[in-house]
Amino acid sequence: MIERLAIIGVGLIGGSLARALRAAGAVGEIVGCGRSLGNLERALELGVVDRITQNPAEAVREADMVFLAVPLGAMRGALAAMRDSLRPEAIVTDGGSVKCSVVEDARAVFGRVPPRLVPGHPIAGTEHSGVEASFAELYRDRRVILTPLAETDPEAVARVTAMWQTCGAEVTAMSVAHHDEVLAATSHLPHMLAFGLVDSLARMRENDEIFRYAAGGFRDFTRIASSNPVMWRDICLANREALSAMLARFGVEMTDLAESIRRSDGEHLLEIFARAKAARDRYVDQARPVHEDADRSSSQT
Ligand SMILES: NC(=O)c1ccc[n+]([C@@H]2O[C@H](COP(=O)([O-])OP(=O)(O)OC[C@H]3O[C@@H](n4cnc5c(N)ncnc54)[C@H](O)[C@@H]3O)[C@@H](O)[C@H]2O)c1
Ligand SMILES: O=C(O)C(=O)C[C@]1(C(=O)O)C=C[C@@H](O)C=C1
Repeated sequence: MIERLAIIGVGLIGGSLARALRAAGAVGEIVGCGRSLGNLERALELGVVDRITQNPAEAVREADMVFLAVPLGAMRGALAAMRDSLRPEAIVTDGGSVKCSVVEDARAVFGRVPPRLVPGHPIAGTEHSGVEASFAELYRDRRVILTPLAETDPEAVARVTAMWQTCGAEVTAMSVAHHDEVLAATSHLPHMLAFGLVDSLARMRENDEIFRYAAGGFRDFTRIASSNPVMWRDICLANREALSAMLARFGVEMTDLAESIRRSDGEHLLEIFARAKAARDRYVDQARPVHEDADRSSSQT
């Protein structure tokens, strides 16, 4: 049970955590904090939070759990603003999509990574932002990755694990570097492909009308290009090294594909497509039903 939860950034991720914990009866008071007063007022109206403030220091003053869910570029400022108001026993955790930058931010602000700071990342989301987009089921049957350091207090890790399990998530742990490499491949690269594809097609003047003829394939592939540009700029900057390596590797694969098409190498194309289909079919088979439901509903919005 969390007595007082402070959520810094009451958007999709912060708002969904608040809703899920509330639905489970696992939290007392929830204090919402953020930059946009309009969004905070909406969070209050929706009953997602009990109290609002735009001042992180005030938000965390009495909190036993603090959840940071602002874009990665705002993490350091938020940590600095709350530093001197945190109760010694308060646990701080976050939902940022890249972990090395959050750890660096904590070191810069506190001089070390505080033992009661547990870096985390729910592998769940949608292309929508703001508290209006949040929902209590977002984390159900999804994974949450925690990336504790050697100095992280195991009791704090256990409490953050229990918090996410209460929301229906499966919690796993891995190193910061491994997390950032894996997510560069499975989340950040696909977003780059979707943003890059939509932008380049939109800028081809001769193709002005092509979106009119785009159907299911285009829609499925590009849903995530509707995601928040600020959040994705920050993810790219925070995971610059791992994502650059992944993009370079993918560029080689694309060149190979383009070359096979140019030289009419049907055999090689078939080999690539069959391998990809088998891998994707395996992935879909392993995905849980709730995962598929969430994909279906967000692709219909
Ligand atoms: N959207 C996803 O699919 C997803 C999934 C997992 C993790 N994340 C991570 O979670 C975090 C939040 O993402 P989101 O999708 O909830 O974004 P969001 O835009 O829905 O919410 C972010 C909130 O932070 C507030 N904010 C922005 N800058 C701020 C600042 N300087 N100080 C205080 N508040 C500020 C905004 O007003 C907004 O309410 C990001 O770090 C993101 O990388 C996102
Ligand atoms: O489903 C989506 O819309 C998402 O983009 C969610 C998604 C992803 O799967 O890549 C995006 C960023 C995260 O940090 C975690 C999850």
